[in-house]
Amino acid sequence: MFRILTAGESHGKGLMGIVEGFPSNVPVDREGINKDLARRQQGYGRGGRMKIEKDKIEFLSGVRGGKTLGSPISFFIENKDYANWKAVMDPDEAEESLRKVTQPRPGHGDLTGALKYNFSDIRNVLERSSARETATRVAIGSIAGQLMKKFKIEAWSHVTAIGKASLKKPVVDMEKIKAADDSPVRCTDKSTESSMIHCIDQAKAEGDSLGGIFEIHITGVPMGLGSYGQWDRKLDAKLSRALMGIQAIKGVEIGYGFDNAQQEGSRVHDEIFYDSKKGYHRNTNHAGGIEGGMSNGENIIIRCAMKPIPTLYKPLKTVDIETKKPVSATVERSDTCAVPAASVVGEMVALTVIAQEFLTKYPGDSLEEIEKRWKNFR
Ligand SMILES: Cc1cc2nc3c(=O)[nH]c(=O)nc-3n(C[C@H](O)[C@H](O)[C@H](O)COP(=O)(O)O)c2cc1C
Ligand SMILES: C=C(O[C@@H]1CC(C(=O)O)=C[C@@H](OP(=O)(O)O)[C@H]1O)C(=O)O
Repeated sequence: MFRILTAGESHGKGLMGIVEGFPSNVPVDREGINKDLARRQQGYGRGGRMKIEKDKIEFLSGVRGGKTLGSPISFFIENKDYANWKAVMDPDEAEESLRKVTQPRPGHGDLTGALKYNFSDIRNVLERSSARETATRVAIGSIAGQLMKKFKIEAWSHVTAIGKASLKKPVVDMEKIKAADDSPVRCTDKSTESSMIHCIDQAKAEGDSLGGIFEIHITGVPMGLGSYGQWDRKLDAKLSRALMGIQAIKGVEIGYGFDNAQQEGSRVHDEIFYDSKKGYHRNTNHAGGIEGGMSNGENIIIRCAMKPIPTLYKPLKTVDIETKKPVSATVERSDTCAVPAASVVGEMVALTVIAQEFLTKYPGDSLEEIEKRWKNFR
């Protein structure tokens, strides 16, 4: 099992991540990680910041000659925008009075964060509550994903709804889902894709913002990750906690969770079959690959709901924390919709949890030791 920590402010020098307890001798493909970082930066509806940043990972420790050492992996991702924010963000020299933020945005962490940590400048809150941090979690998930790929486990995602534009039918064809990378909104269906783009354009023109839903499919997960034995060892509980930890994610559904709740049991539960080639298997997957807090060998399917972006160019009413007078909320440069980006983050966060659980079931200090355990079990 490995632990992860992230650090960094949105307009500070950069972001950092630490992965502790990761096994040794795992080949690390730096360009593969950079590719995932670039995937997170794409998506129709993002604001100007993504034109400035070109996220790239720089390892500081724990990797040598392209392989992990088993020691803590630490890495840095530069914020190119720091060059424009140095006067405001320099750890030693920043002048707090410069561009002080006092008008909290409804929906962001601004007001509660400023009161909780006793700040007169909301910048001290928004810099860390910003989803810029998700770049580090993508890098970590990409490292975890490279290990999981050795055991044929992969995660893919696609966007099923943006605002009111949504797919009418569930998509289970993995080839279609994999191709979502080629869509500007990560949608598998061309007609829904154009409705989504239209909704984003409309919201942008009106100074408004949008949320939506994305779906993650994890393939190749062996039976038995997680446990029914204790509430906090359940795989669905661990996945939903981690996914809820992504900024603006307000709902996590395993399988067809909410839809299942409105059906009879006979239509919901996935019947069990056996044959010598496939072993135990199901012909349906309404449960989304998890029963009793354990992976059951089917694909894991998770859906996440993202709320609309809080920063609005047509700002909502708020109260200035200095004057206590009614004002319009601060408008920092902002995305109109970031559901496609969040869907890549979701993939990587889910892969991180799956890798942690995989290493709980097949532990080992080195890749070779894990492979031996895995083969013995098989
Ligand atoms: C990829 C991504 C990009 C985001 N971009 C913005 C943005 O440009 N402006 C904004 O106000 N919120 C943005 N958010 C959402 C805020 O970070 C989030 O709503 C805020 O931190 C409050 O936390 P909460 O929504 O989890 O309660 C983004 C979220 C994600 C996942
Ligand atoms: C920087 C990223 O997303 C940011 C997330 C974010 C927020 O409030 O969460 C606000 C915006 O920041 P800025 O005002 O600097 O443009 C987004 O661009 C990123 O995803 O890398």
